[in-house]
Amino acid sequence: MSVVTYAPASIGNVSVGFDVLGAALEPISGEFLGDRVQVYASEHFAIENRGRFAHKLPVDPKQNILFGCYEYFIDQIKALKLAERPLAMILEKNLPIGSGLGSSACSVVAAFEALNQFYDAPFDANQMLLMMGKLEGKISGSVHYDNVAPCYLGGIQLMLESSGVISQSIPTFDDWLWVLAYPGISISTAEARAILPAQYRRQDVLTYGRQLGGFIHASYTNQPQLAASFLNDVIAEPYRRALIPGFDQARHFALDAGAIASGISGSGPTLFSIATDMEQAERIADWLEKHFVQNEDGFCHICRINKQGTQVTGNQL
Ligand SMILES: Nc1ncnc2c1ncn2[C@@H]1O[C@H](COP(=O)(O)OP(=O)(O)OP(=O)(O)O)[C@@H](O)[C@H]1O
Ligand SMILES: N[C@@H](CCO)C(=O)O
Repeated sequence: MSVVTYAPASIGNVSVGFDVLGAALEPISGEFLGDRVQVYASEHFAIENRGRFAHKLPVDPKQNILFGCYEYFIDQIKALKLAERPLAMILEKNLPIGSGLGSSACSVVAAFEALNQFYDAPFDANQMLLMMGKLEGKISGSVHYDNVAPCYLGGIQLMLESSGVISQSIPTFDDWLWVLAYPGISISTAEARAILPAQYRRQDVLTYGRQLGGFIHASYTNQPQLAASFLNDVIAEPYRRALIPGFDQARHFALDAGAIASGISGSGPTLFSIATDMEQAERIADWLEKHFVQNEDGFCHICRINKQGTQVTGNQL
């Protein structure tokens, strides 16, 4: 028995919903932008790392978040009194760590889905999300679902965390092209959270509520221009932009070139910009590639919303 899962990159916050809005993305080129995990039957437990960013993972396998997923999952299996199945795991680490693309969430989601499939799916989507949120919280210091939920379920997800519902999807604008530019440097989510104020001014709280409400309303009433006009961040971006070299210039370029919105993806340093046609998207991606990307780890991708979320892609990596 062996199973391989693929989990897509995601944008946390989407500017307007700090910790409560997240979008799953896929390059229009058809390339993979996300992690893959294989779980297979083996008498000896091991975690093997592969992929473009494998060398950035902690050397000690017990520090790999996959190990935390495995331990936690097996505890839940024992709690259900199911027989344990000896296994080993392979992580294909395709997302850069500390990129703002939901890299740890991606590994967590791909790992839990592969483990669940390996065990013939004893856990439902809600139970899975709770487990994923717990593991993601261990790394960033607080439980937030805005990467794990879109990564697992696809689409743009709104965190509800009420009446037993963690997250539900909202309508998306299918012709929006999301230009993702990762400069190649790393920002720790925990540190990017630590610099945020503990309290906010009344004026910012009112703006935040109006903008989030406005974006959700415009999404449900199919008003793309109105929706994009709300994509401004008054919670995190004013404090985090200083952590990202060239952020202001890059955002200005994207908006001048016609992007209808541009902001920090998750806790950064990735910048996302929304274009409405391919020529515009390519112009923005070209400029960012030349002026915002700082080293060979960086990249630009023109993406659309990934609707499927995490999927089983076969049984061998
Ligand atoms: N499989 C893994 N994927 C990503 N990070 C991992 C993994 N295993 C362990 N880590 C560690 O977890 C920490 C992840 O930090 P952080 O939350 O800032 O990054 P991230 O989730 O990759 O960022 P982002 O959500 O902004 O893309 C790093 O210290 C990294 O070494
Ligand atoms: N909502 C989280 C996402 C982290 O990727 C934050 O901005 O801290």
